[in-house]
Amino acid sequence: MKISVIGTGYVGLVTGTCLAETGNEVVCVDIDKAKVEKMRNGVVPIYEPHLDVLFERNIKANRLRFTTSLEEGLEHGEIIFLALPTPEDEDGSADLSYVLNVSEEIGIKIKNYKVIVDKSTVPVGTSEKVHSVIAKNASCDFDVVSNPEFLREGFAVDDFLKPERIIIGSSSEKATELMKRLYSPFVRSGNPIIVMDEKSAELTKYAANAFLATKITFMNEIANYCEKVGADVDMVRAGIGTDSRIGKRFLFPGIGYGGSCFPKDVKALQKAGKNVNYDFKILNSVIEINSAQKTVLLPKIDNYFKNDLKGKTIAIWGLAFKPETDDIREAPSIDIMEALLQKGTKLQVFDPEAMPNIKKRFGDKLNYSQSMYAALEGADALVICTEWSIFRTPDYGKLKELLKNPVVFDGRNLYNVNDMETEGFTYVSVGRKPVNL
Ligand SMILES: NC(=O)c1ccc[n+]([C@@H]2O[C@H](COP(=O)([O-])OP(=O)(O)OC[C@H]3O[C@@H](n4cnc5c(N)ncnc54)[C@H](O)[C@@H]3O)[C@@H](O)[C@H]2O)c1
Ligand SMILES: O=c1ccn([C@@H]2O[C@H](COP(=O)(O)OP(=O)(O)O[C@H]3O[C@H](CO)[C@@H](O)[C@H](O)[C@H]3O)[C@@H](O)[C@H]2O)c(=O)[nH]1
Repeated sequence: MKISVIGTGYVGLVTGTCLAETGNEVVCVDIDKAKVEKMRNGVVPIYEPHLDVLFERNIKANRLRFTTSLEEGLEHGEIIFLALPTPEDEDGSADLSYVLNVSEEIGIKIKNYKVIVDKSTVPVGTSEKVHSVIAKNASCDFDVVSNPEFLREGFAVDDFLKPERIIIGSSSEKATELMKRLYSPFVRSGNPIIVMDEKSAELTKYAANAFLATKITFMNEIANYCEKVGADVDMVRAGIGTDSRIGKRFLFPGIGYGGSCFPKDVKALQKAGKNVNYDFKILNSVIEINSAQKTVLLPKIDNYFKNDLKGKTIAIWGLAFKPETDDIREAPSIDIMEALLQKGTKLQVFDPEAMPNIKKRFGDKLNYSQSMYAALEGADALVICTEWSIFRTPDYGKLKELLKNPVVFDGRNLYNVNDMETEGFTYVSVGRKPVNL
């Protein structure tokens, strides 16, 4: 099939590449000229595992190309995906300007029947808005479909190629059939394509993200309570996770959820509720708790240094909002580093992929280290913000040799508490007993 994808960020580029992988001819459109130039030169502009292989293969096979011209995209695709940003607006709602502006242009420029598919995360009623914005100018027939995306950064290619479900929100039989045909190669193992009305599809996306953010937040509260009463959150997690009604996933406590989705989507659903006089009390709490959780290590660090952090050097491992991505949007590391800088500390930071993005934000306020061990040299303590695999089994001897003091504040509970105690580290994590303090 001929497909166009408007917006080539984490979602658009993965969508375009994976659809090309199943034999479709895909044109990706982006307004960012430098990005398009990069992609035309065979460079993947983001870090996403396995994407480079598929990207290269499909460009070589002439199934994947890039342009800045919306006209070219509209001419090419019978299905047009919108994978545009829907960032948080000043009042917490989803900013729909990218989606609606492009929709307006589509209305002016389409010449024959198209299925316009919204893959951006948007509030209930957006499909209707997109439809009426296009209809203002369109001189031909078209359908608008809601097709929310559930991929996770770091696993985006895998999630797209093997989705647990595909959601299609559509009231057009013709469009639904085209979408089913497009997605059939991805659900051969029997996972469902669930067809519903557009509004329910739009809400399914927010409900999924809000539920997962709530699940994490609940565990963070349990972790904080564990610290008060001397229980171990890892044990509690194992205990409840084995109940299949609860499930093992998304129960990991830590320094809060970040990323380009959970924070903005939870707020957008909260705001959407307010707009119809519905107060999402549970979401109010989730937002408040998560905001505090991001800096839950700070008082512990402050206490250890007896409220005298000025002039201390702290090593930071992990800057991305989660492992296997270079994305730093709403990363808890940012909150921690800003607070530590305010207290007059020097920061030596390391992340396998996210350093260029952090550099754009912090500039020369941080010392960027070439390796995880280089970050430790002469530091008074280590703070771990992201659970990259390479941090999981460090050389404890080297840690002790390079750090001024063997002190680790672990925001992701990477290490066994007893091992750290035996190794002689002062080790403080989340929801577990601190040792050698
Ligand atoms: N990142 C994720 O993991 C993820 C997962 C599921 C859903 N979503 C949702 O998908 C949407 C896109 O998210 P993302 O993370 O891919 O965003 P992104 O910011 O990574 O990428 C958006 C892209 O759109 C381009 N763009 C902006 N205006 C444009 C225009 N007028 N014409 C063409 N291109 C334009 C930008 O240059 C950028 O390349 C959002 O609604 C998001 O909530 C994201
Ligand atoms: O047990 C857990 C799981 C995750 N997190 C944190 O939660 C955030 C989000 O993690 P994750 O969901 O893995 O990453 P995203 O790439 O943001 O993916 C989420 O957001 C996407 C955008 O909407 C959705 O498509 C995905 O289904 C949804 O998982 C990160 O800060 C994680 O550190 C925890 O603290 N504990």
